[in-house]
Amino acid sequence: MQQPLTQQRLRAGVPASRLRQQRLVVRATATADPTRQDIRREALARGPAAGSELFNAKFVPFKDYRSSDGGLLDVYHDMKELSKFGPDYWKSLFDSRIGTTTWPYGSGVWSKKEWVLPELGDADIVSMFEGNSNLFWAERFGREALGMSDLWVKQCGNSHTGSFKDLGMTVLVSQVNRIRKLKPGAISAVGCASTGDTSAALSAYCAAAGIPSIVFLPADKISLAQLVQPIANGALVLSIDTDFDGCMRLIKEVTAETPIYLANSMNSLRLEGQKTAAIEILQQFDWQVPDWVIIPGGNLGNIYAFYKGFKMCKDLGLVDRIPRLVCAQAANANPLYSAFKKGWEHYEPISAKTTFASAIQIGDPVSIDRAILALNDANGIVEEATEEELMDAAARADRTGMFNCPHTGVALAALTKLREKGVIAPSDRTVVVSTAHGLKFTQSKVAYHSKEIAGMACSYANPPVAVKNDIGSVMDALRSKFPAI
Ligand SMILES: Cc1ncc(COP(=O)(O)O)c(C=O)c1O
Ligand SMILES: N[C@@H](CCOP(=O)(O)O)C(=O)O
Repeated sequence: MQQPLTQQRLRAGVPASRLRQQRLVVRATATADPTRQDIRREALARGPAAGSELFNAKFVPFKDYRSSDGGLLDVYHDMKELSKFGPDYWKSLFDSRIGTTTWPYGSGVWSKKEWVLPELGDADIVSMFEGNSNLFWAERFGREALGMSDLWVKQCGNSHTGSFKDLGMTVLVSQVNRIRKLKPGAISAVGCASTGDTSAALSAYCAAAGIPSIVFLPADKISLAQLVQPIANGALVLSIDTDFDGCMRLIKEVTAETPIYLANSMNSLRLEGQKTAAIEILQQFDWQVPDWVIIPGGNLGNIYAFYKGFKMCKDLGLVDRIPRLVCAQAANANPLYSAFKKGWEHYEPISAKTTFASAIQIGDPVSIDRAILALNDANGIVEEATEEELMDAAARADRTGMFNCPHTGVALAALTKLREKGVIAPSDRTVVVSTAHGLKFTQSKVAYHSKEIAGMACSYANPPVAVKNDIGSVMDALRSKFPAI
């Protein structure tokens, strides 16, 4: 059914009872003295929860979307308190924590603790020192494939469970850890619906903290590497005969009725962690703002998280603008792209078709409203990629040393199209967000390089050459590739 955006049904959020559990409010008990400009000394003098009393964060209804049974929520930070410390203070504080092993600041997420979940005690944090992922200059791919001089890839998949989900899960599971200590019995387990990466992150962080986890997976729609992750980490794995959107509907129902806590990104705690990747990009560029950031989108929490991170840096004066955002969708799962093409006049959930970018095979994204807000405010655009475009883009970039997952392929294909259309200029500083490690998606790479995909030319396939066990055959094979040998 088509729904005008303005009259859109408010999406069911976390139930009111759960909201009370989640309430994060810690009132500022003292006013920081901005002249001292030393939050660490002040925090230390106040006790073990470093910095916690100085700042606070709380859940608020997401923008104007309210409903009596709880619409999407957002975490609101007390920007007035945070702004008492100037931009230089925050930059040097964050910079000083890079590479440390001091708990919990060795984490790229918790190195920004004051902007994430300030009042959480350090002892409650469940962290694998996630984040601080490499941002590398894709010099050869940019130059040869796109005629670009300033192309970068943020490797969010170089992480504990192989995707950016770790950034959000450390925050959510830490908060659950805290609630379970404060109110034993309030949360008996943590659950999610997943296309593979959220479930891997949830099960790992829960296992680290000794918290039971439950994952709802669409049967036969995730990669083997992803499936084995929650199994290995001891989660209760339900392989359900539906798609991701079906799993999402079921987990929402279950978590509304039971003391099982919802870990999907409609829970804003996740986005507080994920937004640190945006702050990290600015930090890695020495607080210079890139022109474009391209992010593959599925359930659409991450595009909003990036926007939030950039916006917070701008609002607190660390940078003077935010980059233009591109959300890249698979053409087989493109509800946001369709709404964008209609000038945001209508949004219609779809039944997503099978895509190699299986982690974004989502037809009814829970954060659709958040994504639209982010894109509007960031002068953003949405682009889509066909199966052939995304697989070719991933494979072509792999030829320059990367090892991309298909979702990163979607972002690279979107970039290619935007370059061809002249939207992104050759010298624009552009960051492609790589969301998962390619090693989680080897099945699709094997199919591509074996040229086994019906209707796809697999133009960059590089199949292995079978050679007999004799030197003549070996030399023939070498010379057919390198005639000069
Ligand atoms: C590898 C990968 N890339 C991109 C996404 C899209 O992120 P989001 O759902 O926040 O839009 C997901 C999950 O949905 C994912 O697992
Ligand atoms: N790709 C995701 C889909 C669920 O997204 P979430 O961010 O809302 O948890 C996954 O890996 O499960």
